[in-house]
Amino acid sequence: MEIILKYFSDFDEKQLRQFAALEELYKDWNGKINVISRKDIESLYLKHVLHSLAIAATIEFQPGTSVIDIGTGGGFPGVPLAIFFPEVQFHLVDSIAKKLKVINEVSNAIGLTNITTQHTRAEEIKNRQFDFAVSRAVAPIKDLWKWAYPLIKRGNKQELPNGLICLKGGDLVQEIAESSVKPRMIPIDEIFEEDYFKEKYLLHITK
Ligand SMILES: C[S@@+](CC[C@H](N)C(=O)[O-])C[C@H]1O[C@@H](n2cnc3c(N)ncnc32)[C@H](O)[C@@H]1O
Repeated sequence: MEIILKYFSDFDEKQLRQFAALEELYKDWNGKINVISRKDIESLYLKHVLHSLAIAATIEFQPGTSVIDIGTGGGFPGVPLAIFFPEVQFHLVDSIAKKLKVINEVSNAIGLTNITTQHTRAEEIKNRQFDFAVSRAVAPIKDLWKWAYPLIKRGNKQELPNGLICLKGGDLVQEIAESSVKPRMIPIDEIFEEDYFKEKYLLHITK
């Protein structure tokens, strides 16, 4: 938890309680339904919570903004972002229903009211749009963009125009070349100094 406070300090009591409660809740639920690798659960705050908050360090979602998290798994980046931005509405979707159970249990336990979940493949969602899509470790950029594009409204409510923000690692040159988009790429190790973030990037693709 200290690792979060190293970079972000502007939390109220409720948010601090919510972040602090994540460790025990995820350890407990991960024992029943595996959503985080056993070895990573010990570094929950670094590898999952802080990594998710790279998005919060890059964009300040305005109150009333709507965000879909595509392939949220156990709730990353959606759950940490929902704690960080209590006035933003998050819709977390995954194609595996049992993972959403973990999210529903965790968010009920900490009193998160700005999260909804849906068991679906992203490409099957029709007639719904959001200001932003976020995603971590789900699919190649070309697929993610194909799924996210119809789900994003055109617009510009915040400093960054509406679009897809995804967290990705490794050599992305090939992946970008195979897609039709030119993302803005931010190295996360320029935001957070921990070695874990080397070769990890935040990509923003504008609609
Ligand atoms: C490697 S996990 C990452 C989970 C989470 N985003 C994280 O970073 O911890 C990828 C997740 O994407 C989900 N997924 C893959 N393709 C999907 C699709 N087309 N629509 C919705 N979810 C999808 C999988 O079920 C899985 O939970």
